[in-house]
Amino acid sequence: MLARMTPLSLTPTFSLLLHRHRRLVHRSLIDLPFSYSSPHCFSPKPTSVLHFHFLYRPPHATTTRSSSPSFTPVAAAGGALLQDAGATAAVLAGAYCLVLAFETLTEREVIKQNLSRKLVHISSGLLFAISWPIFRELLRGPLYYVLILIFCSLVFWRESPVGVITLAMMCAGDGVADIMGRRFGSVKLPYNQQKSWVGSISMFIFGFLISIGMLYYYSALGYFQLDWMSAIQRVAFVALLSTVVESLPTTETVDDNISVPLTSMVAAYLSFGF
Ligand SMILES: C/C(=C\COP(=O)(O)O)CCC[C@H](C)CCC[C@H](C)CCCC(C)C
Ligand SMILES: Nc1ccn([C@@H]2O[C@H](COP(=O)(O)OP(=O)(O)O)[C@@H](O)[C@H]2O)c(=O)n1
Repeated sequence: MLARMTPLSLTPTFSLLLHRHRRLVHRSLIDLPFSYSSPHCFSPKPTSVLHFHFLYRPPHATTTRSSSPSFTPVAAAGGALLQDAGATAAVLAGAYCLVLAFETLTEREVIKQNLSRKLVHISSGLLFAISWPIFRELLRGPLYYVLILIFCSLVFWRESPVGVITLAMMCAGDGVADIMGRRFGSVKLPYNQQKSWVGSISMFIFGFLISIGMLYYYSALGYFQLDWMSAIQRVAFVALLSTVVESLPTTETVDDNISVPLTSMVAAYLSFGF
């Protein structure tokens, strides 16, 4: 499968470039789990965005274009790769020049650190926004996934069971449903021929178990205390509701990475409170 780059796939690399600049201006960073300074952040080489091809979900085999005699999937993928690779290279080069320019100006004391930081504040986001038209497509699934991670970090940071349960359901539950369903899901759900009993049962079991594991981890660290008998029942309720929502037929506009975590969030909030 060939790579497709989107503005989203550039974000981590761009962040790394900004990190160079931010080290210089000595300002504290937002305490997100995927902060600029995280050792677990993305690859340090700008070219490594080419390795993010796992983010691309291949289109369904039946497309109208494929009926054209001059169209071959390999040629289409090659053209697409060239366009996105060119766009990626252009944005990375622009980002690198931008950060380097402000770093140099600050080092040479042409402008002050605070002004430099604000100029990067203004120009980096605008450069990113200006680049959107040169890409072909926004990968919505990964984008929603990252937005939910950010939302849970901001709203349910560590001391609420809601955030960790939501993420356990979206990441482990929904993810394992796909793997198990594709592998063993020959018996489909009566109301959705795209999904299977094995997928949905796996989602329930893994979503439930990983949620319990996460709750145990956070309670062992002292972030919250739980009455385990009641917590297990509540998590089972959240897992069941999320599994049912995940199993429903979806449309282009309703993505599992939104519907599942929103359901889990509301159910967990109603069960556990904030
Ligand atoms: C492919 C992804 C979601 C979409 O799935 P699908 O339902 O459409 O099949 C996952 C996208 C992952 C994302 C690009 C990267 C997330 C990075 C993460 C926040 C970093 C965690 C750092 C940690 C400390 C290791
Ligand atoms: N409950 C489920 C969920 C997914 N699956 C399998 O996983 C595949 C992808 O599921 P999906 O459409 O939810 O994929 P994403 O939108 O999560 O990427 C389906 O086509 C099924 O083969 C399943 O069998 N049962």
